Amino acid sequence: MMASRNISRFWEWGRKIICVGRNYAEHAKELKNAIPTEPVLFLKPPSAYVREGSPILVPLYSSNLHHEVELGVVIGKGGTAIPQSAAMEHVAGYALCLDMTARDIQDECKSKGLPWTLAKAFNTSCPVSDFIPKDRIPDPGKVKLWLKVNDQLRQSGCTSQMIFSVPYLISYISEFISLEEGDLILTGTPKGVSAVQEHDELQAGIEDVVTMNFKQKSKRI
Ligand SMILES: O=C([O-])CC(=O)C(=O)O
Ligand SMILES: [Mg+2]
Repeated sequence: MMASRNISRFWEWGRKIICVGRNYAEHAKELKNAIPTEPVLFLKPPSAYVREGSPILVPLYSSNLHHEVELGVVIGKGGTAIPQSAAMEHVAGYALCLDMTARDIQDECKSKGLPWTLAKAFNTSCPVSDFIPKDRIPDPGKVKLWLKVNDQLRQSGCTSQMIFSVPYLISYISEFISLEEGDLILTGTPKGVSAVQEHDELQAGIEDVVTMNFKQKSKRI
């Protein structure tokens, strides 16, 4: 008999990961992108998840792998065309996430007008923290995120800087892509993205809530 599913292990459910790009003006600027007037969306498959204790792998085809620390929103109740006013009823909780990005491949895809799949969706491109129950974060618009590489602070930001809020994103996404229980929304990264090398140690946190540690492994995908 199948064990009952537990939302606190949502990464095992095989549900989709919907990512929002360029949701912080300062990050859009650092990569010389225009400030979006609508959310920029892309997807990662569930095979992108990796948990603490397992390494983040470096794709063989990339020589410029970047970290992007992001707040993840775990969907607890599915829906289509969810109004903003009801959006928070669909949230089960949160997770701290990294949107690992092969920046050189993304740049190439951008210049050719091609999709970002191999830049964003490879195995281990979505390191994820323990599940954070909804009541641990009373306001997803006031979450302080940080990321260090080898003990040096690289990213520090607050979700108050997001262009599109969590309720807006849930409403916007669900108009076109129905949300299901166990889905994860990555809400975009603040400024400070930069390259990581093999053997680097990544530490990230949500102030007063969670921290997580990952290592880059020399074994390439
Ligand atoms: O690759 C990018 O810059 C888009 C993105 O994921 C983000 O802004 O978080
Ligand atoms: Mg991102």
